Amino acid sequence: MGLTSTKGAPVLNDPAPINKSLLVIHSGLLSCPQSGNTFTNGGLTIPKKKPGKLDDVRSNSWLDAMNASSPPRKKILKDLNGDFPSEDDIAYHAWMVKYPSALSSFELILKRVKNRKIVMFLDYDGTLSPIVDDPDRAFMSADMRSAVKSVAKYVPTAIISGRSRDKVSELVGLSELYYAGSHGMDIMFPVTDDKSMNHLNYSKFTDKQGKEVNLFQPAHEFAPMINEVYKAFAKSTEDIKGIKVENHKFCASVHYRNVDKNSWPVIAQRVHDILKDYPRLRLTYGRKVFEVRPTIDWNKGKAVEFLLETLGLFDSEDVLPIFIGDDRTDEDAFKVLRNGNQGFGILVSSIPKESDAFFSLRDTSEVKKFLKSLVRMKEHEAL
Ligand SMILES: O=P(O)(O)OC[C@H]1O[C@H](O[C@H]2O[C@H](CO)[C@@H](O)[C@H](O)[C@H]2O)[C@H](O)[C@@H](O)[C@@H]1O
Repeated sequence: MGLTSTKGAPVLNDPAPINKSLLVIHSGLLSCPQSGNTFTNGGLTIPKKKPGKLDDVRSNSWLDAMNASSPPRKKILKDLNGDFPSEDDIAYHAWMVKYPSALSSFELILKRVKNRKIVMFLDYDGTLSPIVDDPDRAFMSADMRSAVKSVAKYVPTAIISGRSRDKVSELVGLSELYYAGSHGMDIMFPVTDDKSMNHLNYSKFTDKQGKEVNLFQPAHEFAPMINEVYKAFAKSTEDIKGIKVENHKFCASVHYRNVDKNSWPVIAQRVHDILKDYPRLRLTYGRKVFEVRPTIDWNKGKAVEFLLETLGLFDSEDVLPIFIGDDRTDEDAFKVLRNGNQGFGILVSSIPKESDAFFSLRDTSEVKKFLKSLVRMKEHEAL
């Protein structure tokens, strides 16, 4: 794949040679159908007006999206005397008819598993660790770590996160898992003999345990651009109290969770003004965070397909992939599983929301219970 430069910004100018076995995955790398709310190339479009006016972001619903970008972290409330369910509770239970609890549907899930090989895909923030104010302090509990470790003893297990691969593998701290960072744009997987992996998007790497692994980085050309835009965000928002900007190597995040709401329009405007010079980057929303990434057709769903393919488990009736996640970016993975009719997604949410997942879990503690139930089932099978 060639790289040319326009005003210092790398631009992809021809497609990657296609690895036939991964055709499904690679063929669309240069176009970009989007999921979620997007500000470039579809969905919400960044206005072509001159920057600098708050009207830009207001007229474009940026602020509405910022307000709606994370469910409240409150528990569902019971009526004051505890006897009657609240309206929220009633709405949640009605929603669960469409997205049944993966815990109470465990017997049904077991029936679908039968003799099939489960492959477990897990998101990190909001799934393995609760959402907290400081992204640097989003730790998973020792008990959750031990549940994930036990699952990985029985079934191939991968973490697919929006964070950088290094950061999420450090937070999880289990060497027996597969890791994909930057929303699936940085995938570590076992070394194979496949010669078609001799391409710029692939590289070999020796991990901390001295084991040789492969990396697949479909957006590798974008790393300098992401670094540049990360620095621009950090500089332009340094006067805003509570802001946090992260560089995940192939994507960058601007967190406004801890910023006074009165400053949100300013953040939106500054992010908007910087991004107008980067037409090859797009913006999506996470939970109280703007996420900026390359306009390549790659997401968590593609990462799921890629990992299944490289593990030799793609498109097989004997395989049952399960993806557990809580955020908009996880919907790409839910969709892949739903459309491929191969496995299913489990949405972690304490409030009703539309999803391509099949089942639901209320919070991280229910995720842990579900993982433990799977382990018990596997232990039982092993007897
Ligand atoms: O794909 P994920 O593993 O779910 O990562 C998505 C983003 O997660 C982190 O931000 C979110 O969690 C933080 C810690 O709980 C919270 O403070 C923040 O408001 C959330 O947006 C991470 O910091 C982001 O970079 C990830 O993109």
